[in-house]
Amino acid sequence: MRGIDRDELPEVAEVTLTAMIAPDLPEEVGERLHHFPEHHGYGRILAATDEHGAIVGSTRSHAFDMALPGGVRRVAGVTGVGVWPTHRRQGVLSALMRRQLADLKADGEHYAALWASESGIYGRYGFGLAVTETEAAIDVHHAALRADAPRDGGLRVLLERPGAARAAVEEVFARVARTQLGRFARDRAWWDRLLKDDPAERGGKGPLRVSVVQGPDGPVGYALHRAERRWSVHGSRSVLHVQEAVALTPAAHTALYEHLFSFDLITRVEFSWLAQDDPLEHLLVDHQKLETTPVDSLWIRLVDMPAALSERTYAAPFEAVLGITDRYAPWNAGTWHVEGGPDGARVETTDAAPDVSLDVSHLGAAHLGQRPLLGPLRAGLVTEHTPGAVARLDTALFRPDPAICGLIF
Ligand SMILES: CC(=O)SCCNC(=O)CCNC(=O)[C@H](O)C(C)(C)COP(=O)(O)OP(=O)(O)OC[C@H]1O[C@@H](n2cnc3c(N)ncnc32)[C@H](O)[C@@H]1OP(=O)(O)O
Repeated sequence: MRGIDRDELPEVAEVTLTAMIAPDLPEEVGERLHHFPEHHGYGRILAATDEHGAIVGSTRSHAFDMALPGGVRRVAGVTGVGVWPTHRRQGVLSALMRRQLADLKADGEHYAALWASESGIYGRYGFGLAVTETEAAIDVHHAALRADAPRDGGLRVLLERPGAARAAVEEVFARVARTQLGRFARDRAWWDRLLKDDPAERGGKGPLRVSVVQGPDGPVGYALHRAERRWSVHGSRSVLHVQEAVALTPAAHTALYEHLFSFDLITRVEFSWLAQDDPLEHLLVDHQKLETTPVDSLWIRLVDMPAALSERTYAAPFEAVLGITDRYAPWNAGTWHVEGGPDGARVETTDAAPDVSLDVSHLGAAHLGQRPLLGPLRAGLVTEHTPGAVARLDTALFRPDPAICGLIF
């Protein structure tokens, strides 16, 4: 396991692109290959080599500022995980994960997060599925919003190209990135990447457009979308694919959605990522017509469990002794006394008998307050020694606002 230098990136990409069944060779990806490392450095990329020195596996991480319960925190966004097909199931990924977690701990990082290609991989490494988002679609003929939806005549919607809308989009997003759990702040490199609209990456859809909701004092919402032209003998069946819809006020939500449902020739609007509490469902006259599918989003890993628990805030005061197992970050394993409340928690090792025994992955899953420990308790994966202890923990961990990341990294 070792770091890489700039010249080795194509060799790493040969492994990761092949692993992810990508349609391109590294040399065909061009400048995109180096985009994030050039902005953020090559230091967070790890490679595994075989006995001949060939790179056979890799992992890397972004350094994010992510909104978590308790505030915006540094989070390692793990990505680019892949192992060369002939070297699989020989422990390469396990070795990479062990090393990556140790590096993150040494660098003082408390959390890691990722989007998983398969849900069977990361639990063993101490990650837990923490966020579920919603994929949604609606036939525009059933997309009328309620008569009492808040409408503000002072708002207008502009339809623009990404370049023209960029300042407004960045301004609006910066507001939600600080407050909406699971969002991470996007720097220049992220916006360059997201708004680039490379024709090679449109996947058969049209160019990226941005709808911006303007209020008297500036932008209050936006949506990033692409139209996909589809014709049949019965006329247009074209689809508007909404990659992201963000609004800062109820009236901005109404204006944005009514606009997205108003394009002639578009018969269906599909949303890639909505938070589970997105206002759309409430605004529709006939919400049953909104086809929704829950989709796995962020997996969270408490890299430094005591630090992560102590800087989280809780919905209610609680006290518990937790018996933690952690195969890949052994510094977290042991018995911990946790006493917390709305201002944070004190976390100390103890010799007391645990109230609850659990793997660190379950704490990661519960950390954003969306997936209670009651689920793994009922499945027999978490053990409760003191009756009611898990319910008290769940009450303390609860968050009323479901998280959304909204962007696969
Ligand atoms: C955040 C991201 O980047 S997500 C992208 C992840 N990458 C991919 O999906 C690309 C395709 N897959 C791969 O490249 C590889 O199969 C990897 C990276 C998933 C696994 O690499 P390997 O080196 O084979 O894993 P390794 O040998 O260390 O396996 C460790 C354990 O995980 C298990 N495992 C590995 N891959 C999978 C899988 N896809 N599904 C379920 N279990 C798996 C192994 O059986 C083994 O189990 P054990 O600990 O009980 O013995």
